[in-house]
Amino acid sequence: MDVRSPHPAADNPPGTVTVVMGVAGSGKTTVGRLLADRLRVPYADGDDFHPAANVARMRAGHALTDADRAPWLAALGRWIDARGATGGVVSCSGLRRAYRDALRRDRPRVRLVLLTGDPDLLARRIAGRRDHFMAPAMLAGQLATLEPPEPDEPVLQVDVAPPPAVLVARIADWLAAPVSPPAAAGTPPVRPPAR
Ligand SMILES: Nc1ncnc2c1ncn2[C@@H]1O[C@H](COP(=O)(O)OP(=O)(O)OP(=O)(O)O)[C@@H](O)[C@H]1O
Ligand SMILES: O=C(O)[C@H](O)[C@@H](O)[C@H](O)[C@H](O)CO
Repeated sequence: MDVRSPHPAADNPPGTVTVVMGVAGSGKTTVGRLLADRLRVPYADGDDFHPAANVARMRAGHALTDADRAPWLAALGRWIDARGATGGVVSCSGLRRAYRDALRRDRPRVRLVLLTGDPDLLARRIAGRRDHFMAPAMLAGQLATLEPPEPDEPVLQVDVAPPPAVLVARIADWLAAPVSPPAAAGTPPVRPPAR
């Protein structure tokens, strides 16, 4: 049992919503649920926000287009906007920069985490899963669509090889640390001049 106390409110300001992103099988649902439990905030699964037509497309093995994803991202945004009092954790693949930008635009309390992993490991995890509409064959398309975060994007990237509890601890530590300005994210530290 995890007996650690929740993070102090000052470190995880009310209304903070963490978006757990990554391709199919990267562990968004698994990690997102555990993170929400640890932070004691509501969790929502991005899969549940798709219009029925999108689910039908994915079941049929077709990748979604930008147009397919637009209403889905809008619905996720509404969920985020309604979490002002409690904060929350939500999963969303967030494969392209434009989607990530749309999720955080005008939402300073949104924190983005991208789960990454070796494609063979992800394929094995998807193959081991039952009763999910994402067919294993769709992983290649998701990886092809994924635009890795650019240096100015404030995104924590986490390799998913370790067990979920380890990943959750890492993410919680990052959330508890002071937020650095987005422009500084990913840039190398400034070194003092050599004497
Ligand atoms: N860190 C981990 N270590 C071992 N197994 C994991 C880990 N994370 C997830 N899994 C397992 O991998 C499979 C895929 O995880 P999960 O369903 O959470 O991924 P997902 O990103 O939500 O997928 P999708 O986008 O297709 O819904 C599940 O069977 C889950 O139990
Ligand atoms: O194409 C996408 O953006 C993803 O497939 C998401 O739409 C899914 O909700 C999820 O990742 C499925 O497992």
